[in-house]
Amino acid sequence: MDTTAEPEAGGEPGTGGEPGTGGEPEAFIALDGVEKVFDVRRRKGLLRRERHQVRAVDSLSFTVARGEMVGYIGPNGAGKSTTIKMLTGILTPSGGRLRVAGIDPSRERTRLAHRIGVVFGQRTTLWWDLPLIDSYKLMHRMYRIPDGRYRENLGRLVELLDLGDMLEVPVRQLSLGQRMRGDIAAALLHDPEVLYLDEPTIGLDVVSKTRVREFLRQVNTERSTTVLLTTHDLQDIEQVCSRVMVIDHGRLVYDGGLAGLHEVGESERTLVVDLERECPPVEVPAPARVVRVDGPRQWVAFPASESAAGLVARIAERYPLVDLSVREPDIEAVIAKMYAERAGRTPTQSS
Ligand SMILES: Nc1ncnc2c1ncn2[C@@H]1O[C@H](COP(=O)(O)OP(=O)(O)OP(=O)(O)O)[C@@H](O)[C@H]1O
Repeated sequence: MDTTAEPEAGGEPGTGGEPGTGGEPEAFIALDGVEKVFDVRRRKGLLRRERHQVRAVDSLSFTVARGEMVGYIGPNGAGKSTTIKMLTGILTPSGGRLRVAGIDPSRERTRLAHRIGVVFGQRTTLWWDLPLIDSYKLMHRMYRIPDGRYRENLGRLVELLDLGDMLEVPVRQLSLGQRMRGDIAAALLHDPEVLYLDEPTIGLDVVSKTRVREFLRQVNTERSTTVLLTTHDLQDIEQVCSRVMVIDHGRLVYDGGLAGLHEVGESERTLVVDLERECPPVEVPAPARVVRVDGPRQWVAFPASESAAGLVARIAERYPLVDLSVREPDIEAVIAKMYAERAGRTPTQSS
């Protein structure tokens, strides 16, 4: 796979943002040639161990303006978590320059902690055996949130995330969706300026996913919170982010709008139609086409950058339509097509 490719010129990368006080840079998050190399020891035979290096992040440069909502996606092992860990100060870059709100995260991790919120979908930051409210009380003290602000923020988050009935329940008894809402509230109690979310909708049902996405949009509108969202669910990006960055093998390979990503990857969505009875393949205008027929159900692939509305109207007009749904492409498929497309355009380029 070609890892030497430059980022696609998609939408405008975030370079603006309001200059803050105290000499803050214009870009709220700024990475310049950031690298992270891990030294790994591998067992070779019974006694011998071999050292080798894993370049998890490689010459990564981007900026995010205050108030932007950016999707950060890529295949497994691409370097997303490593980037987030460097942005929070958990990991120190091996090279390059990284700043969040003008702060070097690994040098001033505690100072930065007051300005950022982090949600890991697969792990909780809440105290497992304590009622939810006790975790919030502990965070109130840990972050030294002024009493008035704590009460105001807690009241607002309880209302917006509908946490009222859960506050006295031990965290281990909460459902995944409830726990996730509890975690998101915990990350926002201290009014962070930036929120890092790592797979915040993983394992949630459709209703809970919608609720989380709506909430994120609302927080961004009300507080201009900058959001960096890592996910494998393209709908998270579609419904929350105006910009998406794709990372692969530690390098930025795309930075722009989601529609542009679909165009670059030539990805397709699938319209699944249920007809009243078995019919011959429905006639649809190219490039849409029927890719599968199973009794009265048919699958119609169409470019992800186009709306399904015209296609639906056409099928409904001519066929006995009973039900329909639209399936999104997954991120791995979009990225795989993006590479295939890139390889096709530049056949002489080698990695
Ligand atoms: N502590 C570590 N020591 C050694 N190698 C590591 C370490 N952390 C990550 N890596 C390696 O760095 C690369 C990037 O990992 P990272 O977890 O950042 O990927 P990711 O994009 O978050 O993947 P996923 O979607 O699977 O979570 C992988 O090859 C991984 O094995």
